[in-house]
Amino acid sequence: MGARTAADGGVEQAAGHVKKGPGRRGGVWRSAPALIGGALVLLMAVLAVVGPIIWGAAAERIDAGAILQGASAEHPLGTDNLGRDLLARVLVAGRYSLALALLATLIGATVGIVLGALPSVLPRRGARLVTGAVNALVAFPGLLLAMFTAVATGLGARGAVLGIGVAIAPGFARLTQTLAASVAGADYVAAARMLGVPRRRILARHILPNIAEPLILNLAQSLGGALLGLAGMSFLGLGVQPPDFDWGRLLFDGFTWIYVNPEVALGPAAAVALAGIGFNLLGDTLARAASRSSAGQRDTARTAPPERAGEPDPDAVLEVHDLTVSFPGGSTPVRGLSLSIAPGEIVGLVGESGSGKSLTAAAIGGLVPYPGTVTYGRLRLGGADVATLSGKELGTALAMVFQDPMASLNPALKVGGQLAEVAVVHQGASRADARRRAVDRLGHVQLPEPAKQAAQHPHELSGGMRQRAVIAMGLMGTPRLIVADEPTTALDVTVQRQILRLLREVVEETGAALLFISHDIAVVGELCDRVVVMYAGRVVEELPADRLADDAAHPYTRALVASLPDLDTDRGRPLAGIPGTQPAPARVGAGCAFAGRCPLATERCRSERPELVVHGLRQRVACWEVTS
Ligand SMILES: Nc1ncnc2c1ncn2[C@@H]1O[C@H](COP(=O)(O)OP(=O)(O)OP(=O)(O)O)[C@@H](O)[C@H]1O
Repeated sequence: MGARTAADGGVEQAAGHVKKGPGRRGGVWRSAPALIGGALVLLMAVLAVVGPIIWGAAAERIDAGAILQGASAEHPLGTDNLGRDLLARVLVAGRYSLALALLATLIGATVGIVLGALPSVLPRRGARLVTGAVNALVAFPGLLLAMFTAVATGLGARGAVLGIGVAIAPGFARLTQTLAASVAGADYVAAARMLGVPRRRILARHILPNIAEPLILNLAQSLGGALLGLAGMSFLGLGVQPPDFDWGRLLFDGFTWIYVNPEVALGPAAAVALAGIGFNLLGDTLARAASRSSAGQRDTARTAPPERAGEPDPDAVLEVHDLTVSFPGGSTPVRGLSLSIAPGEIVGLVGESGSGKSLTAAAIGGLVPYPGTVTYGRLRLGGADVATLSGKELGTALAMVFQDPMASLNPALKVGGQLAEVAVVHQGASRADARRRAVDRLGHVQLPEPAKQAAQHPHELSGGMRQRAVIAMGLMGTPRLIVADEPTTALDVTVQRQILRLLREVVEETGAALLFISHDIAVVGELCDRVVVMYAGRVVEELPADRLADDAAHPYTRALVASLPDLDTDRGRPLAGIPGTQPAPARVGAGCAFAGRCPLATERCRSERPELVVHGLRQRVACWEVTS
């Protein structure tokens, strides 16, 4: 997870999603550019199908008595040097022009995607070579590249199509490289690499499916460019050759007589312009619709009607019921998670890496990255459905503190300025008041000489000071809930202790609740009032933190507790570990996800999933062996 605070752009982003309703998404397709683009492309498609059938004969009919005539009722766009009707020829040329553009786009896209994907599968040296070549090609003017290729491969339609394909390819390659690089950083790709999955398979299964959508969108936009490029090539005499003709060729033929009969150039020029505009408008609309729908996937979840399973708890600060986060390809890292936190309560969410803790936090803050989908029965902050909260309300009520404080702060801005911005944006405070509050908040988190630190850039502060500044940023509002996702992992042990103490003090002073996410059960046991244990996307146990050592009931919780050293631990022996690994989010079966590693597992555990049920006082457990 990237590190950011709810007070910064992350919340603005989340807020944007809340505001965009399904009605507005439909609006993209009802906008004037979408309607015009759609109508033009539809017209071109119909023309391509019926044009040659209806006007084919008229376009070829030679009339020695009507050579080079101007516009008339019989020939609205005039005639050419063989007396052929130019309007008919323009209408017939649509099919050839569009077919060539489609072919050139497909060639460009295929070559570009292969070039863009190669660095992901090649050894480092080869990858560098391909990337360098793509960079050089991107810097080269497209039309020149097309002309060189066309001349080298032979004049005519084939050369022009190859030329335009080659000119389009570097753009696709660059886009593929950029998209692949962003996906390559995802945890699931890292996990696949660590498991030794071959590079080609990672590319085909993990990378390409996740970048397909923007590539397809680029395809639609490139079609308009290819059409214009091909017309340009034919106009220069490098493209389609007689007796074939496309719109560019008609322009080329008409150009000689343009000073005598200007209308001879009008028809093909208008056709090229209208088709180009149509494809570009449609491509833009598709891109806008896709970006809305990616936000909308989260909207859908956020606006889902509350499922009335169990009554809402009016006293809870945070209520999560049946939260699910999934990604395309059948990966569901969070599965039906329920959790509630009372005011002033510190709840620890613990579990080993990959159990879905960070995604749970991200879902609460509306920060699940695209293309993740979040659904829930209930997700309420301070009694209100988060979907109904404005960006300002969410940013004020929720503070998020992430692992890396450096990534939460903009390195180019002074610390005080960043904090002040939160008050200006969220509370409408004046600059002077916001700065005063920023210094006050920095003092509140015990940053020495807060006025001086406010004037520093983040890199001038130590790691611990930066994390204090991030917590102070969360306190610029009046948070009812602080979500801290591994806030001390990047800090040394002494500073860790200070930050944990600070978080507890902040909770005591402000009455805010704290959801503290960690894989360290020792820290959680020490800091928290209650512990929620996650395994493979589900809560498997919930119990008071002070009962962890004695009352932990789920075999997984017990194994986590047993792995902690205590005073009696024999230091000469390795720490007790939990054999095996957690199943990947896409591979969780029907039964208990822990069954494969559980010493107590029975056939029932492997086939039937135990629900989280009340067990003893203030404890809930999901385990057949414990509860039946
Ligand atoms: N953007 C994403 N796309 C697809 N899968 C993802 C994405 N982000 C996380 N996951 C997968 O979801 C699972 C849970 O991830 P999450 O980051 O919530 O785990 P975690 O419990 O916080 O682990 P850690 O302690 O290592 O941060 C992991 O298997 C991860 O690979």
